[in-house]
Amino acid sequence: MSFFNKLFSREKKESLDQGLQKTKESFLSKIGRAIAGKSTVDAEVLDNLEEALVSADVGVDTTVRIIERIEDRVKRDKFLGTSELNRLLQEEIANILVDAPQTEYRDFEIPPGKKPYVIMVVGVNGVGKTTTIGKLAYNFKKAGKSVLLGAADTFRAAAVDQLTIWSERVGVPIVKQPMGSDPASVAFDTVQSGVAKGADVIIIDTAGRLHNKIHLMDELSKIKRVMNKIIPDAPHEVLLVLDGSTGQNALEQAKQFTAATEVSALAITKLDGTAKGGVVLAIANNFKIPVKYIGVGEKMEDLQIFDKVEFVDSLFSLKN
Ligand SMILES: Nc1nc2c(ncn2[C@@H]2O[C@H](COP(=O)(O)OP(=O)(O)OP(=O)(O)O)[C@@H](O)[C@H]2O)c(=O)[nH]1
Repeated sequence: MSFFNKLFSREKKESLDQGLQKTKESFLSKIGRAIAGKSTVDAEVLDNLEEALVSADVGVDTTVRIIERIEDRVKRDKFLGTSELNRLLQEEIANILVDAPQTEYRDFEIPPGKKPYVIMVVGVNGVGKTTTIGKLAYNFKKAGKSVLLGAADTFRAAAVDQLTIWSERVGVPIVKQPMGSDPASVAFDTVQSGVAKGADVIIIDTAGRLHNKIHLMDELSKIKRVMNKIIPDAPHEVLLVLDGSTGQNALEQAKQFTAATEVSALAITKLDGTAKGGVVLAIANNFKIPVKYIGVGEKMEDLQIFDKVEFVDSLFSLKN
């Protein structure tokens, strides 16, 4: 590993550790309370642990799977001290995440033969969609890629304005039309311009909201249809942005969106401001769609490619 790669991965770890601080403190203290005053893992400890995991937003399904695995270990090993429980829990969380899908393309690379790589971004109001697009643009640019943004969320003037601010902040061009224009027309213009410019990555903001399932499906399929006139397999990625600080609501939103439209990757934002980061485990464990990015702050540097091993490690490493 080169010096710069090492430096980068240390920075990434620090930022993840810091971003997950609230979740970690709450998660580990709940586990601590679950085993307080006990020397062995008995049925009561398991009950308390189950409660602790559910209340840390790990989700019922995921919690049940974790507890079952710990129960098996307790049966197998006969005696298990509570001091081993943290390590055991970390192992079992990591084990159930082994099957969770993970993206193939790491570190803001684009798959070969997919230039321009078209990302369509969907999500309800306020989840951090625009911020995530800005952060993505920053990271792709930093990785040496040329980026073009498309402001196809034309329903609110503020959405276009905010994306314009991000395009200026990051220093990447943007394609936009007046508010109320046809989103599909903006998407078409953006893809056309991206191809003409030889852009590596095109990121399209959509008003892909969930107020009306039919409307959402129609709008997104229209955008897709017009893009396909220029690039037959675009969009290469449909990224659903979820607000991690809403805990189980984020899980619910992911269920609804994935039922309504074809989503290929997930971004979970605002993990820094919340103790509900356990929801990442529930989402990673519940969907066939990979969690690709996590947001751990408001700045453009605060987006990370999700790595399940690093995430679980960080969750159990509390800073003094
Ligand atoms: N702390 C923190 N704040 C975030 C993160 N991502 C986004 N935000 C904040 O969340 C708020 C909403 O973000 P936007 O990007 O405007 O959300 P949006 O989904 O585009 O919302 P609309 O523009 O209303 O559609 C802003 O104040 C962002 O700074 C994150 O990872 N951490």
